[in-house]
Amino acid sequence: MKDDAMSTGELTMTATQAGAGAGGADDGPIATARGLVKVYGRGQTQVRALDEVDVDLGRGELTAIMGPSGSGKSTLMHCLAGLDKPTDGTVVVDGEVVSAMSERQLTRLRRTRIGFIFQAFNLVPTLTALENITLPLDIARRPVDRAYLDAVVEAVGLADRLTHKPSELSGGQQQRVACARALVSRPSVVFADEPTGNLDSTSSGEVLGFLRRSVDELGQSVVMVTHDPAAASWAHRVLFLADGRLVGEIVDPTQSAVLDALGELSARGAGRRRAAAADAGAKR
Ligand SMILES: Nc1ncnc2c1ncn2[C@@H]1O[C@H](COP(=O)(O)OP(=O)(O)OP(=O)(O)O)[C@@H](O)[C@H]1O
Repeated sequence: MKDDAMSTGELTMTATQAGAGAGGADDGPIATARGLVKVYGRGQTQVRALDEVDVDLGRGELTAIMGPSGSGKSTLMHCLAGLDKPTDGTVVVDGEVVSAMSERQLTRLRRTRIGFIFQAFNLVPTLTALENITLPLDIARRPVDRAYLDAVVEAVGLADRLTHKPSELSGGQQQRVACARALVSRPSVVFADEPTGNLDSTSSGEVLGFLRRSVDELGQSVVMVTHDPAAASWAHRVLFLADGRLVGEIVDPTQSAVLDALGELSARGAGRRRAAAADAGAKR
């Protein structure tokens, strides 16, 4: 564990830094962004949500994305996952150039190559836990790999809850069903947006433990946006965004190292806002 591993200043991460996953030809990062720009709106209301982001996300790693509110975390994840189109730059997921895809290709990519976990569990209330887990495969008319399903159900600790409806499960159990659903189709990468945002600390630990095991034991690659330093400490690597730029990372994070890094970012932001206010005052 490294308490002092926060790299400050602008970063350009390389494939060798990030690619700690499986061996052979699949040794490269699971997802990369180069020169990623996302601009919302125009004129005076224009927001540059992502400002030339270069990043490699490790294959077979759990990566957390953190940063102050409005720093561009969700925008980055949505652009990486093909949910949003970048204004400029390139996104590649598992060898496929996502940023060049048509809407139809993006729909296919999201259905077949990417798993999603959201803060709201988004389970179908009328289906059992098992039916919810296999739903993406059923919709895609793909066969269920029984052995892998069993491995996922075992890892998520839901074997005795499979016939229950979501309303008969705790929040943590529901989110574990959502995790199993994201994993059962063996996606190239799972994107999780605040997966523990609605959970108490015990349930959060169960979900994060599962996400980490899905990486360590099932070889999955997971990218998670979180505000919670405790959640981020489960990751192999934490990336920090500020004002749409990647400004630092911690490898093998501890909760206290993440807290320190967030404190530093917040102090930097306050300093910048003071300087901008003084600048604006001087011009008046
Ligand atoms: N659809 C949109 N239209 C206009 N501006 C947007 C849109 N989505 C995001 N933004 C703006 O882009 C910037 C980055 O937003 P984003 O949601 O990516 O930040 P975030 O770091 O995920 O924030 P939070 O932690 O509060 O969820 C913010 O200034 C936000 O207001």
